[in-house]
Amino acid sequence: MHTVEIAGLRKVYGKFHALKGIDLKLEPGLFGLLGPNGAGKTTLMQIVCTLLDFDAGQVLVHGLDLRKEGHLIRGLLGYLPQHFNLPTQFTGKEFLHYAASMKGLSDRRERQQQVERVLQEVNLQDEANKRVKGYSGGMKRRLGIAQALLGDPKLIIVDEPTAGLDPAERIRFRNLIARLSAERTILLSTHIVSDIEASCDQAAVLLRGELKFQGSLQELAAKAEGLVYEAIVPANRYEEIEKEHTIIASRKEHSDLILRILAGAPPLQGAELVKPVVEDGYMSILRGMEHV
Ligand SMILES: Nc1ncnc2c1ncn2[C@@H]1O[C@H](COP(=O)(O)OP(=O)(O)OP(=O)(O)O)[C@@H](O)[C@H]1O
Repeated sequence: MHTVEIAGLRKVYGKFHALKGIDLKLEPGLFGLLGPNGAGKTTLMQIVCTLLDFDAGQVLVHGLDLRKEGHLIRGLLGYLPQHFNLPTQFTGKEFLHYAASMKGLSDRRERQQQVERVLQEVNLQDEANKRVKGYSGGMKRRLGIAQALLGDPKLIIVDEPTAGLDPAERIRFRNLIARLSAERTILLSTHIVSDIEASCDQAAVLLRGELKFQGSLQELAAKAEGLVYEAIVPANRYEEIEKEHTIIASRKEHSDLILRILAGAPPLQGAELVKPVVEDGYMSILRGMEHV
């Protein structure tokens, strides 16, 4: 059975169609939901978390119908929203006890065990008795994940969790998510391909309320097969080339630039076709140039 099955999901805000008929199936492991700002990722996640109503379609979580059995579904999932405000005067442990009570863990001993377990899972034991206001961005995110893990949910939903983290914290957070996804389904939204690249089993690309892709990362990369060129050009030509072509990446080499360009035909003299990576596939979809 799929952890989540979404069929024909539509959401309208006033006259604005935020989700235009989404079909999506999630299996255990890490599922990366990619999409630029405004694509509809948060809307989709809030619906699956039972926090937002929808206009048409069906959502099943562990076989339960979200419309009829939302109250049961709530007990099966953990959610880390994009903007997660922590009470900064609390210590990490106090906050988790509070969050556990809110989740209905009324038995003191059980609550204690759960809090200790999730602190260990996110590796915050040594900081547990410090006030949250002294935590780094990465520690706050890990505490956010810890509260999502309370009750041992088999589905965890995390919305843009690496925004604002420094590179070291970002890597640490990615490793944590990869480890946790070994035993559960994690749905993670991001607009940064590298957030999911190392450990993602399946991915989808959402663009302006439409699902443009669902499959493995290899399949995502293949969307740009035959469309990615590399060219070596003098650094001062960048702006002129950028006006005419989609530059995906550039790196400097002495006084030259090595440009990675998305194009249907050789964009410059001497440009060589190269094997696409996941980022290329994602970019080709955003630009509407992908293989169908
Ligand atoms: N309550 C609302 N009322 C009206 N429009 C909304 C509302 N919430 C979201 N939208 C619009 O719906 C679209 C999708 O928003 P959503 O937050 O789901 O996208 P997103 O992919 O999560 O983007 P971001 O990464 O910027 O959060 C956006 O154009 C947004 O402006």
